[in-house]
Amino acid sequence: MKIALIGYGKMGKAIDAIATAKGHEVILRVDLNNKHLLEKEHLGQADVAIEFSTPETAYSNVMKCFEANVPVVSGTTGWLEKLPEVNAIATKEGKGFLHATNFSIGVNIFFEVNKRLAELMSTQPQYDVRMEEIHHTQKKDSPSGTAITLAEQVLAGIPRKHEWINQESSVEDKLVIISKRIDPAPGTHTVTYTSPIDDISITHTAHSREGFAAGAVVAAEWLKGKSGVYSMKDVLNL
Ligand SMILES: NC(=O)C1=CN([C@@H]2O[C@H](COP(=O)(O)OP(=O)(O)OC[C@H]3O[C@@H](n4cnc5c(N)ncnc54)[C@H](OP(=O)(O)O)[C@@H]3O)[C@@H](O)[C@H]2O)C=CC1
Ligand SMILES: O=C(O)C1=N[C@H](C(=O)O)C[C@H](O)C1
Repeated sequence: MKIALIGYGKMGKAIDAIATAKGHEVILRVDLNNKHLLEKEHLGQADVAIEFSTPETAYSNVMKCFEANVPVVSGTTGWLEKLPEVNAIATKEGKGFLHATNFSIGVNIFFEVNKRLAELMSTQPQYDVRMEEIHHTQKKDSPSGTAITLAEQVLAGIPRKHEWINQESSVEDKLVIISKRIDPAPGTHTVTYTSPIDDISITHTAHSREGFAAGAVVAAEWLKGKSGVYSMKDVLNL
C-alpha cells in the first residue's frame, strides 16, 4: 500500500517505522517545509493518507486529501469543533475519512470499559467522578483528545454531570479534568469515582507511541479503497 504521511513529527516518524516494517511504501512525508506535496499531483499517488499534524493545520490537510480523492486517517487532536463539518463533507462527497482521538487498541478497549462503568455509576449518586491525563510537555492541546472522548462518555452515562471543565472546580455538575505535562509521558488517562466509603479508578498508561502508530497503520489498511466516515469501533469490531 502507498502511504502519504502528513505531519512528520513524533507520530509521523513512529508510523513510518511500523508501516515500512509491514512492507508498505511511504511515498510522501509532509511537514511544514514541503507543503506543496499536498497538491493533487503528488498526494493523488497515495492509496491512503495518515495525518498527524497540528490543531491549526489538520482541517486544511484533510481537505487536501479529499480534493485528491485519497482516503485519510487523521489522529490530530485539538480541532474537535471542525469534525462535524468534515464528517458532513466526507459523507456528502463520498470521501474516505476516519478520525480517532486515540488509535491504540488498549485505549479503544478502555473506552468501552469507561462507558460501562459510567452506566453502572449512573444510579450511584454517592460517587463523584473526576479525570486526570498526563502527557509530555510538547503537547499543544489540553485536555487531550482522549480525555475529551472519555469525558463525553462519562457525561453521556451520568446525568448528574453536565459538562467537563479543565481545572479544579467544586461545582457538582462539572466533570473536572486535570491535565499534567510531565516528560516523557506518552499518555496516561485515569477516571476516578470517589465515595465516602471507597474509590474506584481505571487507568490506561501508554508505555510508548508504538500503540498509537500501530493502530493508525491498521486503520489505514482497513480504510484503503473505502468512502464514508468511520471510527476505530468499525476497524476493531467493538
Ligand atoms: N490519535 C492518536 O492516537 C494520537 C494523536 N496524537 C496527536 O497527533 C498530533 C501530532 O502529534 P506529534 O507527532 O506528537 O506532534 P509533533 O509536533 O511531533 O509533529 C507535528 C508535525 O506536524 C507538522 N506540521 C506542521 N504544520 C503542518 C502542515 N501544515 N502540514 C503538514 N504537517 C505539518 C510539523 O512539521 P514541522 O516539524 O516542520 O513543524 C511536525 O512534523 C497531535 O495533535 C497529537 O495530539 C498523538 C499521538 C497519538
Ligand atoms: O499528543 C500526544 O502525544 C497524544 N495525543 C492524543 C490525545 O490528545 O489524546 C493521544 C495520546 O494520548 C497521545
